[in-house]
Amino acid sequence: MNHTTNLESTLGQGAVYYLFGATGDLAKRKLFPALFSLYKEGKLSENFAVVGLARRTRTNEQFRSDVYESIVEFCRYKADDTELWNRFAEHFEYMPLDINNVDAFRELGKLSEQLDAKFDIPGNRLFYLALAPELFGPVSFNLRDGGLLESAGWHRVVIEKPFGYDLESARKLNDQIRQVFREEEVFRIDHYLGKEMVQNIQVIRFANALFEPLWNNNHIANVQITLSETVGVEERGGYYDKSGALRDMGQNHMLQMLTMIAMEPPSRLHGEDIRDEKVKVLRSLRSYNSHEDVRSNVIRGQYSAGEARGTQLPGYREEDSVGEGSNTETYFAAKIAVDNFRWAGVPFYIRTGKRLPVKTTEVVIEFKSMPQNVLFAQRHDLAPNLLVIRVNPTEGIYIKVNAKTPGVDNSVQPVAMEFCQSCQIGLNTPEAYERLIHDAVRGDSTYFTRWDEVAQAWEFVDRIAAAWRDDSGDLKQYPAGSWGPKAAEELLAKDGFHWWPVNGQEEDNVIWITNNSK
Ligand SMILES: NC(=O)C1=CN([C@@H]2O[C@H](COP(=O)(O)OP(=O)(O)OC[C@H]3O[C@@H](n4cnc5c(N)ncnc54)[C@H](OP(=O)(O)O)[C@@H]3O)[C@@H](O)[C@H]2O)C=CC1
Ligand SMILES: O=C1O[C@H](COP(=O)(O)O)[C@@H](O)[C@H](O)[C@H]1O
Repeated sequence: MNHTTNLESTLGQGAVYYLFGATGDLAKRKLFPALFSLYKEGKLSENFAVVGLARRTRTNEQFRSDVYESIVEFCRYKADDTELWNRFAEHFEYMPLDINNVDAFRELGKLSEQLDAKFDIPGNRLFYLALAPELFGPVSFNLRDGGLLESAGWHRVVIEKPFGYDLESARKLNDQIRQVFREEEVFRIDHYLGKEMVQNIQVIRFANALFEPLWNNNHIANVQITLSETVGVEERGGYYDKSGALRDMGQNHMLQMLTMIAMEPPSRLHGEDIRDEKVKVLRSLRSYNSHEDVRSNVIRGQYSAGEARGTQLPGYREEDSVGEGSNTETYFAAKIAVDNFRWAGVPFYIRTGKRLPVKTTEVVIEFKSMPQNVLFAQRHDLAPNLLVIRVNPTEGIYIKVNAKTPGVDNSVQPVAMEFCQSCQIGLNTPEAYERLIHDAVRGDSTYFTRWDEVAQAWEFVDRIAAAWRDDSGDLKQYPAGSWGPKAAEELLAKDGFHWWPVNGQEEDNVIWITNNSK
């Protein structure tokens, strides 16, 4: 049997999904809608049950009504088909449970047996931990001690981020989880890996003769990854103030995207082969070896009061649950070197921030310029070719080339040729959580992070965090609604580059050829 058939047949057998943290924000906004979408698309068989778990008392009816409301509000499909909704809802149960009470887990074991019998499930169990990280260890121990791992089928645990606060805490967390689950049973979520265009990076790279031969330091001048957000910290000030942009976005989403761009072609498209290649990239990242090194290569900022789209916005330090004199960064930009033969000499610039002017995630591959002293370059200021991968919210790619301006004066103009995937496919693109839950049930961990990746990423990030901890003098304020500290522009200017405009701020002189009819 081949790999795919194996995975699909696992899916067909069904499973019980245990949603720890079922009364929380993530369950409401992402997990219930993802399950409904999978059901509507026929990707869950009828052999499944979902048990919602949290301390709060809810009846099954109340819980189902919570799920219904979440789907109506957040799902790309609406629960407007009564028959479908009723069938779906029958699979949902709620049980009040405190993670620290092992007896409650024994009760859960009894409920699980009833559900296995009712839905003809062969003991497969998926434990989704939508919980604060300090509960990951206790819940794992009680799943084991409460007998939940003794059923006949497979057992898998899906773990939300943040996976630790630094390498040391991540290691402790991992040790606890691994006392109970084997590595192949642990699915560490990085929802960026579930995004359509992040997964598409491999296809763009490895399925195009146009790009693959050029994907190296002979042809690429630099790579830029931008993950900008317009939102502030919203209701998550308590969490964010301890985390900051570096841990919240840098250690996970940004480094993961960097590995997808920089990795060598895997020998096979199997999860382990892909993750082997990704971890090699993380090992090749040049560590900052002094505080001075961090200062010259990493810029951090914090938003102050400002204005966006006519609305006055408070500064970070005025947000709920944020310390008055907090030095937590809400923005960072870094220049990263990947020290291997493919990438030596090619800077990777990454930046992320809250309260920036647009919400967008984009990867720009800037190709080396044409020789400046021959042919057209003698008479024209030729722009470099770009390949831009738009991840979010617009999904698609464009390439920017130089072409003759139509007419008689022989001038040259940049032309951007865009395939806007989301304009064409629109809302039908599955949400990241939908894909990732689907993959976890199929036992496919390709788009989940393996422990060695997580550890390596923490090792890189910890050096930055250590420099920042010892000296906050370089924290720059930037007005909410602006593009962050000026120093982030200078970071590229020193190397003769600049940040390319991202979604919504395209340059005037470019001719667009696009399938986006808007
Ligand atoms: N919300 C989001 O958008 C994102 C969240 N995450 C991560 O997902 C996880 C959950 O986040 P979120 O849903 O926002 O958090 P919430 O605070 O909204 O929910 C936490 C959940 O945990 C339950 N809980 C807390 N203590 C216990 C306990 N002792 N026993 C049983 N249940 C308990 C709470 O229910 P009750 O009080 O009823 O017990 C609640 O259902 C976190 O690790 C977070 O970092 C990651 C990315 C995005
Ligand atoms: O993990 C996180 O991601 C979100 C951004 O995700 P996106 O899919 O909306 O781009 C970010 O707002 C949040 O702070 C962070 O924890």
